[in-house]
Amino acid sequence: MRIHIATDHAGLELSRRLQDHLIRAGHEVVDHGPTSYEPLDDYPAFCIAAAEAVVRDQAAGVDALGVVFGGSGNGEQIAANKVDGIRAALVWNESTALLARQHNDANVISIGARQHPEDEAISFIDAFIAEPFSHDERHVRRIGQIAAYEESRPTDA
Ligand SMILES: O=C(CO)[C@H](O)[C@H](O)COP(=O)(O)O
Repeated sequence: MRIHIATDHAGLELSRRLQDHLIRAGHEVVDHGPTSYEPLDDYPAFCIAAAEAVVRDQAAGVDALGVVFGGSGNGEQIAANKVDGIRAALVWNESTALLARQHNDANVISIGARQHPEDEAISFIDAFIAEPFSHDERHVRRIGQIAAYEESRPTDA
């Protein structure tokens, strides 16, 4: 699978370790930054770039997911969810990782890198990537309602 990754200074160490881990597991990793440690860098542009790439890939039929993380994962989730077509879930244990895929068909996982030991954060990401969407009718219906809202919004002219 192709995995788009983005973080900020708070997640850079985890990002490096995660990228090695995912590549060793056979995934194709696309790093949307940052590439070096800058304590005053800002997560939105990195996370939005990753989220846009996930939408682009999925629209083209490419098997792709996104992983964004920072200190808490909150802002990274918010930024990713501004991109139409993104369903980014803030994950904080194995259950929320699995439910994000089973119930929400989340295409981006957000994690607080300062909230978990690295091994734990990586285990949540592994669980998220491996878990399929259930395709249960009620979940399809609810996701469809979110998409319908997105599509009903007036576009900026
Ligand atoms: O998690 C984040 C946003 O939700 C950021 O990583 C966090 O706010 C960065 O904090 P600081 O600039 O104090 O290192």
